[in-house]
Amino acid sequence: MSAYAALSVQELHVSLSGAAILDGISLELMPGERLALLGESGSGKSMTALAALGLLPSYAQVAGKVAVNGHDVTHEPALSRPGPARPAMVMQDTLAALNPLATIGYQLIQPLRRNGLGRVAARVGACDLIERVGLRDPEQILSRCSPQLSGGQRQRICIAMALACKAPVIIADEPTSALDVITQAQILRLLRDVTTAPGGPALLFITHDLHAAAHLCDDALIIDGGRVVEAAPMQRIVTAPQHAHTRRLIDSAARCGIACERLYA
Ligand SMILES: Nc1ncnc2c1ncn2[C@@H]1O[C@H](COP(=O)(O)OP(=O)(O)OP(=O)(O)O)[C@@H](O)[C@H]1O
Repeated sequence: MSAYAALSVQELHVSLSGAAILDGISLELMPGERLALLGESGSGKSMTALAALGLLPSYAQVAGKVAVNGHDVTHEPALSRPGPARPAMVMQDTLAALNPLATIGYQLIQPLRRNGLGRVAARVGACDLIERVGLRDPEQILSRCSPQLSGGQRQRICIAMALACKAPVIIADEPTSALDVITQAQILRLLRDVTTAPGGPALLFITHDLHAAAHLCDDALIIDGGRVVEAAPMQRIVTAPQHAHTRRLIDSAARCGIACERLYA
């Protein structure tokens, strides 16, 4: 296991056009760990993800530290980072995440070639990845373009691409919100499986869905107004929330009929 945190964020402050957006966010994820980042709309979840990915607007004022896999990348935009310091992103909108005009094969084989595999080995590797994310008939999938796949199949391909890139950490921003409940459960299980596998990436799981977070993650960070208000094991967040804001999140999930504490009963 790497001695470095897959993702370490320390006292991160981000301002945009003079407005404070993140106010001292800290988190640490070791390889294979799964952390849920929870908070209301506008609390700063996506901004935290963009900082980790190196995708903040160029005019953002940034203080604090972001390190990926031991590399200090606080002021490094995504494309100037070395490969091992690039998190992978799994988004809600898989049609936007994948190039609709290139085959899945092209998009999956490229990162494997960049990681040093020859043409044939990369194709075999792409087929292996497609099977690993639970899709059948890999050759046929390789020949298709993203609009020819279902939403669940596309999300599996996005996870396969994260694995192809050997990303140390996957940042998943509401990855299951656009899917039906059965496919949601399958994708959550897949994210659990790929992060649990030996040498698997860490996962920063950004969501409003407390139930999904409780199923998938070991720990949770609750943010409000760009600040961490509570950080604790997921079980404690659900069964004994300390902060008023966390209690509100749990209560509103309960009002929607989602009794997360049953998961830990
Ligand atoms: N480009 C921008 N310029 C100025 N403010 C921005 C910009 N993008 C986002 N914000 C503000 O930053 C704050 C945090 O936004 P962020 O997108 O991180 O929230 P979020 O928790 O991800 O919300 P949601 O769950 O709705 O996606 C919000 O107040 C938002 O209005």
